[in-house]
Amino acid sequence: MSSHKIFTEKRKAIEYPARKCTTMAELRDEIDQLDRVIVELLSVRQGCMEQAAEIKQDRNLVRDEERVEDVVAKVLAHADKVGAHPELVEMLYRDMIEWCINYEMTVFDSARDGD
Ligand SMILES: C=C(O[C@@H]1C=C(C(=O)O)C=C[C@H]1O)C(=O)O
Repeated sequence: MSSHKIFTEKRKAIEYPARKCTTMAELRDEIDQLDRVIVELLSVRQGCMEQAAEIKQDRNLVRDEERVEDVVAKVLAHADKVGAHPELVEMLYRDMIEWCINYEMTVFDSARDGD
């Protein structure tokens, strides 16, 4: 995994709220830039799952329901603070965490294959 910093192609910082656009082409360019940053952040989060699979020494610890609820509660509190819709955030997070748990399980098993 290569180490890198996240940046946008056309500017250093992401504008918040999004730049006001007057055409769909401009707006889609804005959305495309945000998507690239989101995907990079997902990649960083995915890397954390690889570390978790290494740190955890018991397969039963891969799924930690208490931590799942803690993550969801924290992101919902943050969503409320910044004006993100709670339904969007909760749905995406629950789906993403489920994917992450399965991924972590796969990494956990493949790292210990044949043990
Ligand atoms: C990374 C962890 O493993 C799993 C993945 C989580 C996540 O995607 O945030 C949360 C809980 C765990 O079941 C963890 O335990 O923190």
